[in-house]
Amino acid sequence: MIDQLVAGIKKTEAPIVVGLDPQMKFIPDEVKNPVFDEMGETLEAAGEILFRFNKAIVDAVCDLVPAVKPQIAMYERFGIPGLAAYQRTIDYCKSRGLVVIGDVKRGDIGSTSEAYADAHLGRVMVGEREYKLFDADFATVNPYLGSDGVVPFLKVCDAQDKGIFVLVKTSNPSSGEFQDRLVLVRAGEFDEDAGGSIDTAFFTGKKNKGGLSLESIVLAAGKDGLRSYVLRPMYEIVAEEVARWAREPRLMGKSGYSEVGAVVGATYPEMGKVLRKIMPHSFILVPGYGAQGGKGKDLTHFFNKDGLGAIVNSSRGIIAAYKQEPYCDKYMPENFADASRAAVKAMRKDIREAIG
Ligand SMILES: O=C(O)c1cc(=O)[nH]c(=O)n1[C@@H]1O[C@H](COP(=O)(O)O)[C@@H](O)[C@H]1O
Repeated sequence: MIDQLVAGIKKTEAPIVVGLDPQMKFIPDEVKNPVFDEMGETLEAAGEILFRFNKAIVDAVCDLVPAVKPQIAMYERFGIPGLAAYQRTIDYCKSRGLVVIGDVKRGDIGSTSEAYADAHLGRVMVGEREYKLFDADFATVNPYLGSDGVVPFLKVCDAQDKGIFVLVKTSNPSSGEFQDRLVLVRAGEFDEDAGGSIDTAFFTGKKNKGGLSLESIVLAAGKDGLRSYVLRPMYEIVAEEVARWAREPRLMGKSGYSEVGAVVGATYPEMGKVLRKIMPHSFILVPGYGAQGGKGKDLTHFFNKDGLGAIVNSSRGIIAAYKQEPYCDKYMPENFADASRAAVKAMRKDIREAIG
């Protein structure tokens, strides 16, 4: 699937994914009222409204971009009719030739992750009958539970020709609370061919009030001495694990990119620069452009020299463009999809100017 994404980016010359995160407050009355008249103020109407809004945007931008990213939470909040709209959105986007990244951020113990992977990328059997439900091309995966929460997704990616984007450094303001925590690890240059160099030091000493005692750290460093250990942020350790999963030959595309990608926020460009190097074969999904403050100039280091390697998401900045500057003066609410098209074109120009 990664090769299909790369081909789409080359064809459109737009490393852009349009985030389909519909919220009722973004949806014009021109879309909502006819559905309410027909179906009443019901959850089913809400699902229908989300789908009609998405469809109009998809029809307006599908020749400009290679991919879309529906965020499941925006649908799930309307219960089963909302999830039906999520499924319809995926199916419709695929019918328009778009690659679909299901933003589901799943990850759990092994057996549960297996079920999530089946639901969002795989298939389920009911007796002899096979169903593909939320049949996205990629899913976002939360690695916090460790590798046994990710491996079931890798297996499904291999079997079904799908891909994942693993959260490495997220775009939100408090992402550093856990992700930037420093961890003592064995020092040494990261050597991709040798399978990485991370070897977390285990602390065996007692903790004092303020944290670990110096003696316990020295004990952990063992005979190598403290100098052979360095402090590294947690997100780099996750990135090195992503690089290891990505190197699996069965998951490597013909393009040289792996089915195993990473999520790194546009709001942390310096970290993006380091992470680009740690994960040479992973595509980076870069959210945080637009509504969260990320700009074209922040994106340069997320791309490889070949101009590939990253795909930038914007959700509110595109789907709600008609409500924002500079589009709100030019577009009436009923022309929201035209405003989204204009916003995609402006984003493409901004990114292309930044990455040359
Ligand atoms: O995995 C994601 O897509 C994601 C990761 C991250 O670090 N930050 C982030 O904003 N996202 C998602 O990207 C979208 C960003 O939306 P906008 O801020 O409206 O462009 C939302 O669907 C978020 O859930």
